[in-house]
Amino acid sequence: MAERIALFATTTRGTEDLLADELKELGARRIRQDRGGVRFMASLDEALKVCLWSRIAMRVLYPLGAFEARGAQGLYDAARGVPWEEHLTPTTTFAVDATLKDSEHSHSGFVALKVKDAIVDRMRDVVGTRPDVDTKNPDVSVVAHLSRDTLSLSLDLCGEPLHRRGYRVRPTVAPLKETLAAAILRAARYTGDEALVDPMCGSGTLLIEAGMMARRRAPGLNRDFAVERWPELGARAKELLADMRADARRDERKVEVPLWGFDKDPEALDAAQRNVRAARLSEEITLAEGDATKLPPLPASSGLILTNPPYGDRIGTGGQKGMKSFYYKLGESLRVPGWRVWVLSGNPAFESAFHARPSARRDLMNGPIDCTLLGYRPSGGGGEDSEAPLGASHEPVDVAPVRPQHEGEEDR
Ligand SMILES: C[S@@+](CC[C@H](N)C(=O)[O-])C[C@H]1O[C@@H](n2cnc3c(N)ncnc32)[C@H](O)[C@@H]1O
Repeated sequence: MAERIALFATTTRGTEDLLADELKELGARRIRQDRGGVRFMASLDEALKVCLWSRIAMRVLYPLGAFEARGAQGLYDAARGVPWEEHLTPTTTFAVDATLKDSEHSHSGFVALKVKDAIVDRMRDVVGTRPDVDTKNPDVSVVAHLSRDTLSLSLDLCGEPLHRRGYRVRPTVAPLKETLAAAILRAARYTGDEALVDPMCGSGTLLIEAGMMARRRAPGLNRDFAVERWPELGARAKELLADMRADARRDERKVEVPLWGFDKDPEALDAAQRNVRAARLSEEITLAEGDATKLPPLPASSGLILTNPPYGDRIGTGGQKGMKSFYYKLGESLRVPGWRVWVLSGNPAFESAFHARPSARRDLMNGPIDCTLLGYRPSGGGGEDSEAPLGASHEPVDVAPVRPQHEGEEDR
């Protein structure tokens, strides 16, 4: 790998600017936002730092090139033209992960198979033996993306996507991806130095990500990365990462702020408790059964209430009518003087029912669901102007109660 290489880190759509900021902090250069990711240049140790420390990136890819690939034969020929012998040996295992966009082929599995055949045939011709495929834990993960007739091929430095931090031992009905939770915290300007309450915490993702930020813990500390098994770079990468992990462990710090979570579902709470324990944050995070529409007194005079309420379609709550009434009650409960409120909502009814105007707004994708992240300034006396508008969002407006919507009232 050359001194400084071109890489592409992927992220959830709508969070590219947040990832770009984070990458800048991690030492990346020549950062360029793209759809669904960020291009940047980094040396090997900078790239490894991104793998270990990025909270937002899903994958870190080393692009090998983009090639014209018409039809099944074109696909095979394009993939066969790549010098795979520079990246694989007969004893390295590999796997191909493929995605498609506007393609004549209907199955990503077909694309993966063609690329895999091309790699095997080329290795047999050039090296004399073929490497084995291991779909579970390959040494080298090849990422293929076919958009119309263009095949992009990359190697994934991470292997398992970076949202796999290793703490999710028990999922719930609609958990946030760990990387998306971290992006939301960053959008809300959470730094780990402020009290945080998630009144509908589900499996605890927002709290755990906040806890890791507050401890200054590297999100990738308890996992390994595929690049450590790459034939040429693996030994050097392992050595560099061993030092980075030791430094990260040494530099963790005590959490000085309360992190509280509630959920009304005992099963969700049980999942959160198990995940929090797996993340070694039981001392830092307090969980209790509770109803978000009847919040108890909060543990500080100011802080951040951050939550991801049910959208209605994934968690049954009595249809749209019931949801509006629920959001209205939530709006009353979460307006705690001195506390700013940020909500990720996938239900457009949320904003009108919440009866306060947001000072910040961002559209983003939560998996396949179009969501909006809304930020509200603190209500009451402590109303410091802490929320500036986000990225491409609109001008800030003051939080002012708007006409409350009553149960069953339709949007006009
Ligand atoms: C979309 S999920 C939150 C997922 C969570 N962010 C995670 O990553 O796992 C919404 C959660 O709200 C909880 N919930 C619904 N109504 C509630 C209420 N009135 N009070 C407290 N929790 C509630 C549900 O039990 C569910 O766990």
